[in-house]
Amino acid sequence: MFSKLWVQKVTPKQEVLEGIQKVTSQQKDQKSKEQETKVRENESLKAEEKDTEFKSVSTNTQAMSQSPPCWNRTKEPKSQTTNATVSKQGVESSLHIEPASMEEEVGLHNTSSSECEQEQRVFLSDRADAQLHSLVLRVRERTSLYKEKLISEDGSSSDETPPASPSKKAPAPKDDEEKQQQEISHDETKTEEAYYCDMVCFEFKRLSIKKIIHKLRIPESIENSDWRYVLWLFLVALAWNWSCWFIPVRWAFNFQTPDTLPYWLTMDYICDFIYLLDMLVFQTRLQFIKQGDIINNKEEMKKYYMQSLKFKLDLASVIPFDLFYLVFDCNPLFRLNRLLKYLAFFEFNYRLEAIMEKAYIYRIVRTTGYLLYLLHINACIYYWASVYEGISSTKWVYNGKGNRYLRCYYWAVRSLITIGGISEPVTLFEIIFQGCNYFIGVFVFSSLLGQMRDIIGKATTEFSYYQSSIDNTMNYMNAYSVSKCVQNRVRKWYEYTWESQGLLASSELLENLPVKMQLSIAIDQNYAIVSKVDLFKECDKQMTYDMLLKLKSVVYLPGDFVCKKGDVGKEMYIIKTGQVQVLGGPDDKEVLVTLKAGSVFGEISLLAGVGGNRRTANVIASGFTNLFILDKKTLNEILMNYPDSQKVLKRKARKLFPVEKDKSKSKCNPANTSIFLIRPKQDTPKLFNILLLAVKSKGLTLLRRFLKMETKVI
Ligand SMILES: Nc1nc2c(ncn2[C@@H]2O[C@@H]3COP(=O)(O)O[C@H]3[C@H]2O)c(=O)[nH]1
Repeated sequence: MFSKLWVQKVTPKQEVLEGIQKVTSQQKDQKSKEQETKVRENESLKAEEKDTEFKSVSTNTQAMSQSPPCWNRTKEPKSQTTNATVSKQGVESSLHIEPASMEEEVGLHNTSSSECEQEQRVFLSDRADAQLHSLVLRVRERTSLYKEKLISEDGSSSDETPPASPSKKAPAPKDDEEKQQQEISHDETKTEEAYYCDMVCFEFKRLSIKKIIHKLRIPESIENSDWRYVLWLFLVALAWNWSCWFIPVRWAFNFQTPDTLPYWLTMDYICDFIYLLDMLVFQTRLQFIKQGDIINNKEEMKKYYMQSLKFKLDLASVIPFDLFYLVFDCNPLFRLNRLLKYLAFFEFNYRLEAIMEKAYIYRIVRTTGYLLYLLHINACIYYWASVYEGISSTKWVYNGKGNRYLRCYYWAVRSLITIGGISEPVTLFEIIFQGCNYFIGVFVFSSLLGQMRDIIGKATTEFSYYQSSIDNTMNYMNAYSVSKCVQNRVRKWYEYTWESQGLLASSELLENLPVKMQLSIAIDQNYAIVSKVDLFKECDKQMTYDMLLKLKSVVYLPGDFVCKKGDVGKEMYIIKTGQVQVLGGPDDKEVLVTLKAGSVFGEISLLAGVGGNRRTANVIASGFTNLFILDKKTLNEILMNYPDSQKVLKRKARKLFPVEKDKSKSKCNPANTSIFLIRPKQDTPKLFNILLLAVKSKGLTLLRRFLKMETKVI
């Protein structure tokens, strides 16, 4: 819109400028125009009239103000044609007629007496100047007025250069998105060109479908699990449910009266519109998987949908059989084909449950919905049967009292759930009807109820497992008379683990997953903690990933010993939550350091080889502490594949070990202390040396004989 108006803005400016130059030259040449004063006045008046038709003039005011005032009779060049034809005509006419009259004035000049001539010349020149000035002022006023209007309409205005057409200006698109945007902007221009109104500064915009889609930010290809798609499916499912619930009720109870028909039809056609949108916009953009690849190509997605059963059902569901309303009665059953879009409803359920945290709640709601719907349909059929037999004709049929729908629904509840208390069927029709009802009640209804029980049962499986685990453990401890103190600790462990994790054996659940998936989960859950550990910072990233897969999560209670000084180190630990205290000093009770989440400990006995793989300090959990455990065997297996990382870890473990701190204090037996990085080599026992010599000289036979002798002695 703006670009178009801008072109208009330029056109009159150029014309006026050209005109100004030409008329200026004419003014210089004028010698005998004094007699035309009256004619000029008349023409000026005409010009003013024409000027009122001057609708979309926008001009460069600066240029105008700098140019000498003059008239223009130059015709507008064809190349400057714009869409605003009428406004341009206005410009042309105003600019043509006035100069034409001017020329007439000039051309009809006759000589007279020199004095009179000079006076008239001066007079004419002044008058022409005054008129030109007034015209320039008016044009300037209008320009500023239109500028303001443009700014208020578009929110922005450019006074610099008129924008080129988007197709020329825009660079070649690099990807689909750019291409789409370019197409849309091109379409916008086209649309705006088409609907540009003759009235200056007024424009009727009609949004194209592409523009609407662009504004709604519907992507070119939609992922099935995208929440926006699930939201859309919700709308489609609502539309489907509308047909599901209301077609039978409108048909059986004849709720669709001429008075209410417009409301029913409005809702019906809103639902139809949703169906159509789903087919045209959403389903054709749905990604799919072909030979393991996710296909998001526009054409292929469309083709895939068109070839699917879904498309055929969707197409059948939108056939407008309700056009028969025009021929027959307004029977809602003509819209029964709308139910063929049932796949959308089931897809919605599936997608929603996939993204819901507590899907079982929705499952219960859905199953309850099925039960209610079954009752609803039964109520409708019962009413229809009653009308068929004649209301109140027998004891079994509806007696016509109270609210029709509610009474029939209540009857359906009693009949299907086999509560009993309903009148016995009399006629054959009634017996068949009631027989079917019992059958449905027993099989369908009871299976739905069973399904509900399963859903609730599954939802509480973990809690049941937790409860049975704790009960069994307590029973065991009671049976073996485990002390109350220990029992309490065990119970506390169960409770804390359940509260903090909501699961007892989370690692077991993941075992069935492929390694890749396990790794993804492990990275997501634990990489943030492990990556912060200084010890692993220079290590191979792949090694860290391997390690993540092998970590086991264990909960320690307050005061629990995680490591005991002198024990053989079999595991190293990373603190996930909580904190531990490293104890040392003469009586091993002094807190050397408190380690918090993200710290690692227990690595010295594993990596530095200090103290014969023995723990160099006591470590206790100072509160409830969740630790990742990595055992020595697994660590060695991992490190075998990463020799560089192994060197790094060993170097770091030695550095971390506080050699200096303890060195001064103890100069005793290296096995009992924690100060030596590399344990001093002990002398080979004498007996062993003799044996070795014997083996070397006489071979294995001698050794065997010696061993036999030893055994006999023993
Ligand atoms: N000996 C000692 N161990 C410490 C200290 N700070 C943290 N620790 C950790 O405590 C752990 C005890 O078991 P390890 O010897 O295997 O590894 C030890 C270290 O990881 C300290 O100051 N002295």
